[in-house]
Amino acid sequence: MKVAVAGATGRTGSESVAELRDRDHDVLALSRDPTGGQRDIGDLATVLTETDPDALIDFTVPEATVEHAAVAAETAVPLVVGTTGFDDDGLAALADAAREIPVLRASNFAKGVHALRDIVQAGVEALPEYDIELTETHHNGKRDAPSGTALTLLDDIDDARGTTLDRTHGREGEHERAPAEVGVHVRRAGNVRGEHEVLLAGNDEVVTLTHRAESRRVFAAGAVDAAEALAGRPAGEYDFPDVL
Ligand SMILES: NC(=O)C1=CN([C@@H]2O[C@H](COP(=O)(O)OP(=O)(O)OC[C@H]3O[C@@H](n4cnc5c(N)ncnc54)[C@H](O)[C@@H]3O)[C@@H](O)[C@H]2O)C=CC1
Ligand SMILES: O=C(O)C1=N[C@H](C(=O)O)C[C@H](O)C1
Repeated sequence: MKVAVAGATGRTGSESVAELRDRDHDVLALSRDPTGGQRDIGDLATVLTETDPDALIDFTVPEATVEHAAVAAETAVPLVVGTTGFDDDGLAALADAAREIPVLRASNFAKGVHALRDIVQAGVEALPEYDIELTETHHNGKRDAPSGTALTLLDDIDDARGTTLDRTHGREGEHERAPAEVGVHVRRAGNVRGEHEVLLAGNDEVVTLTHRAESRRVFAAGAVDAAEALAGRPAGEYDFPDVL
């Protein structure tokens, strides 16, 4: 396959380029500041029209991904979105693009996180009275908080509980814990690749469910899996489990 990568010089985009090359794909590395080996993403429509890639993988920033999605839709290039931190307008823009092309968006492309999602839902269903606290930890350069994965897990927890829990972001001062709340805690430190913990506590016991990424290559591998699976699919919105 020929696969373009937006954000090719970034932490995760660069790993995606490496993973694609390891799989002997033809890689089109796109960057705002090409330094040798990348093409300028500045005129993405021309680049995608000229090169006609089988897919575009995007690990950039929400405002850029939204622009890239519109261009991918215009040029009929399937889109894999790893970027997180979208607002409702951004998600709507991706949905618009998905009317024209297949768009696969996942807050986390690590296969272990999708196993964690299943395990968390089973734990929450099995322990309906237990208190739930979620903690995510990432590197000190991460822009968005809570992480996209944390928001995904919180939605999973709501689904498993059959209600929308009140999300308490951090705690300070006097704070009685309400029964229908979930604590959300964010840590930013060092070069932590990504760790998510869901704690379930009650009945004199604690259950802790944790995923820790040891390398960004795990995200890149999942994104490339997604690009390989997306080719040839009809237009629409896809999630990573759809292609696992
Ligand atoms: N879904 C998943 O599995 C994963 C998602 N992510 C998400 O991917 C995004 C990127 O994360 P990192 O790689 O750590 O970021 P980074 O800051 O290392 O890389 C971002 C890249 O985007 C480029 N960029 C920034 N603004 C741009 C613009 N306006 N137009 C074009 N390119 C632009 C930068 O030049 C850079 O190459 C974040 O939203 C992060 O949450 C990160 C890892 C895994
Ligand atoms: O910014 C990161 O690094 C990551 N972001 C994603 C998120 O926001 O959940 C996925 C992964 O945890 C790494």
